[in-house]
Amino acid sequence: MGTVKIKKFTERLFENVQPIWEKNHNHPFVQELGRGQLAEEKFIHYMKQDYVYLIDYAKLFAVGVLKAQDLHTMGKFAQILDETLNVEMELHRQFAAEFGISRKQLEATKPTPVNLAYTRYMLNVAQNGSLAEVVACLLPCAWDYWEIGKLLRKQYGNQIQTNRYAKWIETYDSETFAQGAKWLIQLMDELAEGKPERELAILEEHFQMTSKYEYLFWDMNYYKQEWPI
Ligand SMILES: Cc1ncc(CN)c(N)n1
Repeated sequence: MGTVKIKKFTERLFENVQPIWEKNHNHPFVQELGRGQLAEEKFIHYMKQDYVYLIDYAKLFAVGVLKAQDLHTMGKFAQILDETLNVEMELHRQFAAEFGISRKQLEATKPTPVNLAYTRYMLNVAQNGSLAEVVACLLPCAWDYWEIGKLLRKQYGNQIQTNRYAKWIETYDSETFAQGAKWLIQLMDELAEGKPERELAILEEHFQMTSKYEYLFWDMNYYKQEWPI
């Protein structure tokens, strides 16, 4: 008798989210960044918006520490929180310095409507939802950036030496970033185990929603959207 392989919850999430992630991967912001051809002012817009995005995103890992049920999970959330503040945001600080933008200016960036809607969505779930819901919300941010890092290295790795955004690709294709994403994927599966379909559907809704916000975030930066009034 053959054995039946039970699909992991994250395999289902990955399969169903492909139409959205493909749009993210093919977005002109991502593709032009990969080729090193993205206009400087678009990248600066992104870097400033992303910096304040990450300040709020990092707080989700603090909520993870709060809602975790064991010391190992608490420690891993604390580690990813530290990496976000001191590795990922350091990338932004280094790029900002190259473009003559101070740390203070970065921090003072006012979030656009899309940025605010994305972070408020996640912070609302962090306040009112379970740990599984928090992980479902924050996972596309970690996982799809890792996918994009790998993809851009594969597509444009042969011209990375001359790409002014090479450090961006190297950060999201790095072992540190991969380890964080892999741990969150594994945690998502552990937290989803044994849950009824009704609850899994809510988790998937969060995952799809924040994946769509990822698309809006690329688009918002490509077109340098701000508040219209
Ligand atoms: C909007 C967004 N999404 C994801 C990541 C990767 N942490 C990011 N820096 N910014």
